Amino acid sequence: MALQDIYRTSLALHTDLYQLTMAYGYWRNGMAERESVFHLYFRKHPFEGGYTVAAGLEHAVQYLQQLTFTDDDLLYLGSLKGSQGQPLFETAFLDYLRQMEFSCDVDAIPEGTVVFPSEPLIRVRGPLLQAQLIETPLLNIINFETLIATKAARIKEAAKGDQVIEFGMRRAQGIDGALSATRAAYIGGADATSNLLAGQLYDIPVRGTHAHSWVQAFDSEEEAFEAYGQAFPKDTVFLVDTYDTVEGVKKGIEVAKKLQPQGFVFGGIRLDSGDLTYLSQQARKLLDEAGFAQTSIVASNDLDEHLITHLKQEGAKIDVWGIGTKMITAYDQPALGGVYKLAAIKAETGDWKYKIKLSEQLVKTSNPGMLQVRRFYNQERNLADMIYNELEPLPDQVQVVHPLDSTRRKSITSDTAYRDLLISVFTKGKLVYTLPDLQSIKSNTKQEISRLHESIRRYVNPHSYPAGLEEKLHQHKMEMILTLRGTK
Ligand SMILES: Nc1ncnc2c1ncn2[C@@H]1O[C@H](COP(=O)(O)OP(=O)(O)OP(=O)(O)O)[C@@H](O)[C@H]1O
Ligand SMILES: O=P(O)(O)OC[C@H]1O[C@H](OP(=O)(O)OP(=O)(O)O)[C@H](O)[C@@H]1O
Ligand SMILES: O=C(O)c1cccnc1
Repeated sequence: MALQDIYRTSLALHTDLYQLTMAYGYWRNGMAERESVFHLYFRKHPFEGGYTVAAGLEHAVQYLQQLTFTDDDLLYLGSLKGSQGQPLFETAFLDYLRQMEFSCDVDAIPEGTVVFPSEPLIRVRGPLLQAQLIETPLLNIINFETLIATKAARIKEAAKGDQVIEFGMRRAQGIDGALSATRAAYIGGADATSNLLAGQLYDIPVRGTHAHSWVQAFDSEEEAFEAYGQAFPKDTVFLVDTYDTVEGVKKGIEVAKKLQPQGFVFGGIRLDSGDLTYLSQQARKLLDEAGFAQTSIVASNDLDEHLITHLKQEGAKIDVWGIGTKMITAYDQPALGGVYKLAAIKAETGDWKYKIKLSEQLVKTSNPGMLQVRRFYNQERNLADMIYNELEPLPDQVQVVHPLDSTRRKSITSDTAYRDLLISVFTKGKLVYTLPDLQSIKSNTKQEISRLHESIRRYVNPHSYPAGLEEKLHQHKMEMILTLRGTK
């Protein structure tokens, strides 16, 4: 299901005003059709982590496929006025937008791939006006979904094989903050969600327990459990902490024993407050003693990868993790700072002119060219990633230069296996990529993360994976920086 089907309207105006004012400017200057190359990338892993999981491409594709200005969109743009009351856009420009058909080449790294700073997740090549216009929505989609997929991957990693259920909708940032995030969380590692719309639209398994209000609605906890158990006799989970957790577990056990002759299956209990280590140990003991060794213990309450790790180290007996706020909002880092930068433009002569955006900080200076990412690997591991310029020939023996410290280099022998990560998604505006189904994206993530060394996956001071610039690209970038600073 496409985003437009959910919102039931065109998303062409889902962008910043300045994209349209620049578009108008390019059109007036005869630059609208100038061929250009832009890259979407981030500069730093979120959560102080050592890797990032790419996500959001499917929604980006859907947005691009339907990029047309409707009559209503154009009417609105035509109604916009400048400070002197003059129309912002002239009619001939609006007519240009009316007939505009998306005609860029788009290359992208598939969802579920692990990615590193400065690597283009999306590369757009095509008419300047179009390639510029799509900056904001692409960033809006990719930044958010990549962030949440990465958070979910970290949480799943901490859970060490236990089930993780995403419970975040109520604390998410608005409707799409729940829907897109649920899909991204599933890509990253969540096993199921409580979000029914996401279940319906994306075929994500849905799961849940019950709320405290269910227990409060009855005169006693026993009555509440019995009524729920009768309504759902298979795999029922009782929330046991409404009044007193240990007493709640005991009552759950009594009700389960009472309903057992009717074929009741005691699926689990959920703990949602208090000391989760102590209470899960107590609950496990009581359940085991009562013959419910198979009954799971679900825990929720503001959990994230760090708390899960602590609870496991403390010896908590938790089998299933219900994670809401901290996953769905990427609580400790609510935005990924991905950017979209112009890297090359064709001169009137037909030659490419490379472009960079300078910054005081090297990490913020963009990379020139039409970039591709080459991943070198052996049977077990990914070895290094190299960003290179596809418009220039590569030497036989390549060197990867650390993006921030050019004295750190890695030579790659010419027999090393590799694959290029950016693949063709649109050619001249035509979709040429078959969007993978969500299950294969999810298993891709798992496989990708398993190929990273543990030191890169840890939460505290992770090792940095060798990802850098191909030596000639690095040299070219340095020359451009020196020229632009007037020191060459
Ligand atoms: N053993 C533990 N070690 C570390 N953190 C824990 C442990 N047990 C629970 N926590 C976490 O501590 C935080 C506070 O939990 P606690 O239940 O004390 O407060 P609360 O959420 O205000 O409780 P309530 O829901 O009853 O108001 C939660 O994020 C919870 O996940
Ligand atoms: O803690 P999170 O990771 O954000 O997970 C979602 C939370 O939402 C629910 O609490 P809430 O108090 O809203 O309702 P409840 O009565 O179902 O507990 C649930 O019990 C979790 O604690
Ligand atoms: O099903 C649950 O237990 C649930 C759903 C949403 C939020 N918290 C818990």
